[in-house]
Amino acid sequence: MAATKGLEGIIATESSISSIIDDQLTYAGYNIDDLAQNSSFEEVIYLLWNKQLPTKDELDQFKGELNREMAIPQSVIDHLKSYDLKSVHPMAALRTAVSILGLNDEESDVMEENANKRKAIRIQAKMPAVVTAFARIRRGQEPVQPKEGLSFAANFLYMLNGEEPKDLEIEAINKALVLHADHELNASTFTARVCVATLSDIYSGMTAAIGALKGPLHGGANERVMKMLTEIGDEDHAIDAIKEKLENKEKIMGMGHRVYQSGDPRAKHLKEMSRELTELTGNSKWYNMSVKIEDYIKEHKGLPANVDFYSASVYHSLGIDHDLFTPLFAVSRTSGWLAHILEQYEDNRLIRPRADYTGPTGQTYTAIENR
Ligand SMILES: CC(=O)SCCNC(=O)CCNC(=O)[C@H](O)C(C)(C)COP(=O)(O)OP(=O)(O)OC[C@H]1O[C@@H](n2cnc3c(N)ncnc32)[C@H](O)[C@@H]1OP(=O)(O)O
Ligand SMILES: O=C([O-])CC(=O)C(=O)O
Repeated sequence: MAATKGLEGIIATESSISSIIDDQLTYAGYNIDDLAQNSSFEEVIYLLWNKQLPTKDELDQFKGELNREMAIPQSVIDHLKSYDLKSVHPMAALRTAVSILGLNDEESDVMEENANKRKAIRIQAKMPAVVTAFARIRRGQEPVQPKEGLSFAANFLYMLNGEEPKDLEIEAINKALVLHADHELNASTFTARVCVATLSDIYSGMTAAIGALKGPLHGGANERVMKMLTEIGDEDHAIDAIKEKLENKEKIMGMGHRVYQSGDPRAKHLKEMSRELTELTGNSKWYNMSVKIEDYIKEHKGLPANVDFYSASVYHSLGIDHDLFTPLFAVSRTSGWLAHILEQYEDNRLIRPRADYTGPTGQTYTAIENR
């Protein structure tokens, strides 16, 4: 049997969480454009986990449940303080911290459906506190406790900066969280499903997914986009720098996608946000440079910008450290990972494909002293 490299085009599961059809992304049937325009991230988490939008009462109750579970145990904070965070990537710290959360959860290995739903709320709620605790400890500051009454997006910024964010900042983070929440069978989600399909626990699925998202061909691309923009430095050098990269067969981060042909429907929202925020901070050059690169790659390589491309200048404009871009992606994508993990448990079968063996055959064993 012939292998399909990278499993391109292979249908590996059924799912009713999100779909990409004709370059349109929907969460449980709702178009991403409507959700980005109108919904809170909490509403989207509820949608992904329940396949229906909440009523006002259901949403209030759900927000309350998330709010109550946001603080992280002291053991995670002590752990983060115990090593030199300057030399640690926050995605590596997040991967380990989520594993420690599992050690603190007495239901960690309880595989019953309601226990799994309770763990999903605990994990989702605690992700911002882990990422922001890391960021603050690295800056020599104490972690800030979540504030009751603030939205998920506002709490992320509040715990990061220690002060209540402005409405525009909350709006931007909320929209980014909505846009990154789920994306069918992307690499990290598939990783999570493969892991829990062995009937391993949710925390194992989460740490596996975080590891997959960290890579530069996936979620790690957003940090690399900003690195590229910073290295290029100004608009006038953008095209020459991109030409040189292409000549050297380097990939342009934030460009291209396995599934989308005409374009990633999330990118236009982030592009508009990038335009607004860079203008507001007096640093339009990041937006202008990004547009030049996008246009050039589209014209010369036929590749569209993906979700990671404009999120870079959005997060930069919000003052977020560049290596926190992917952890912020993980905070959002946790909602999708958990939805897929719960869906996998509902109708599980071990995921075990085959490999097309290309190595030698019929070898004769030689004793070690004769080799
Ligand atoms: C949230 C997300 O995960 S979105 C994706 C984030 N990742 C990135 O932005 C990294 C840059 N992009 C890429 O590496 C790719 O486009 C991927 C990984 C997203 C998709 O990859 P695949 O579908 O496997 O395409 P593949 O890597 O095989 O590329 C196909 C061709 O397009 C080229 N290509 C694809 N993306 C790029 C790019 N960003 N820059 C330059 N060339 C590219 C490849 O070099 C290859 O050319 P070739 O056939 O001449 O060798
Ligand atoms: O679907 C993919 O391959 C990658 C992606 O855009 C995402 O995970 O959001």
